[in-house]
Amino acid sequence: QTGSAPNHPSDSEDDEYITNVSIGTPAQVLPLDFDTGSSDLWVFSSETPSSSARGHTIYTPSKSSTSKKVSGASWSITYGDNSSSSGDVYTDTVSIGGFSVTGQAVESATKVSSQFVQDTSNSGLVGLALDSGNTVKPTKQKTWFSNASSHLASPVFTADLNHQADGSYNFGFIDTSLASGPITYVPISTGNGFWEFTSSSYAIGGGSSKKHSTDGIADTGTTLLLLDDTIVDAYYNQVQSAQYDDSQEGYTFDCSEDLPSFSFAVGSSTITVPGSLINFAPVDGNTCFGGLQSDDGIGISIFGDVAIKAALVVFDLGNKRLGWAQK
Ligand SMILES: CC(C)C[C@H](NC(=O)C[C@H](O)[C@H](CC1CCCCC1)NC(=O)CC[C@H](O)[C@H](Cc1ccccc1)NC(=O)OC(C)(C)C)C(=O)O
Repeated sequence: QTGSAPNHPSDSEDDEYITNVSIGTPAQVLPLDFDTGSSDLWVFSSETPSSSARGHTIYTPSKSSTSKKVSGASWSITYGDNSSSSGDVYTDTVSIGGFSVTGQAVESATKVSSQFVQDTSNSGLVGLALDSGNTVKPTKQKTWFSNASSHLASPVFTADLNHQADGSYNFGFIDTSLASGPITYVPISTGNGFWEFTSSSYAIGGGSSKKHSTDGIADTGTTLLLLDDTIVDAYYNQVQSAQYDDSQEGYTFDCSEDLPSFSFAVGSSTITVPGSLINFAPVDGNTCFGGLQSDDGIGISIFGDVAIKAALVVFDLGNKRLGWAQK
């Protein structure tokens, strides 16, 4: 069995990618943000204060004949951008791209931070990182993909995200026609609960490859490509109008400047992010904000949507490896 669901950018900046998910019986369809950087499936619900839920689609467990409350269970999560949410837990049938998982933990939000209230493009998240990152207490719950994997044709899913266009999340199969180049696989380290891998070098534009070991995660829930300062400074050194803008907390440049591409090693191959994807968004007038920014020494680098948009990414749980193919 397999599943295939379309995704689309949440806004004109590709800030997030949204996929419709069916929960309960009869199906309640919610637009959710698939996040390979976290491990909780949580939704706005009938238990979310109505002032917070305004503009969001909600899940109402009492309207689903297959919902069951997980007694005594709770969850609470804080993300890298300091947004947060918390609540209690149900199980219900969750279908994505035509594939159904019964008894999936659906975490119902009784509290959401202001970022979530304001971001009406999503009604919650589908965490697709490793099960160890799940925040439910006293008993951790499994991700949708973890529950699905033993029933899928193959324990893999792929992310195909595109700039201002539809893409797909495919489960149980790899559609190699989505890529222009071969898939190169690298092993993941599972200790932190992420799809974490090491990239051994990078190159800027047509320049020579520079040795630099990057320990990073493939994260569909992070908008930008966040790397070590040395790499980021070297990149914007090649952008004549670039400057670090304290108010924007990142590098900005003249929107009309042609940006060099950025390549990173995946095993013995490289993935090249075109300069056009690094020209992320206008901030004011003719100044634009870069899609490559510093990982602020958070101790790990993040290959977010700006990098994933350049590739077909294979999340292979069976073999504990990540695959990257140029698009
Ligand atoms: C709890 C842990 C187990 C896992 C947890 N994981 C993460 O924090 C990474 C994870 O991918 C989270 C998932 C996101 C949380 C906020 C909502 C959207 C999903 N990523 C994050 O926390 C990173 C935040 C994203 O990059 C935001 C997303 C966004 C976009 C538009 C509007 C609002 C929010 N983009 C964003 O800020 O884009 C700009 C810079 C262009 C404005 C952690 O590491 O702490």
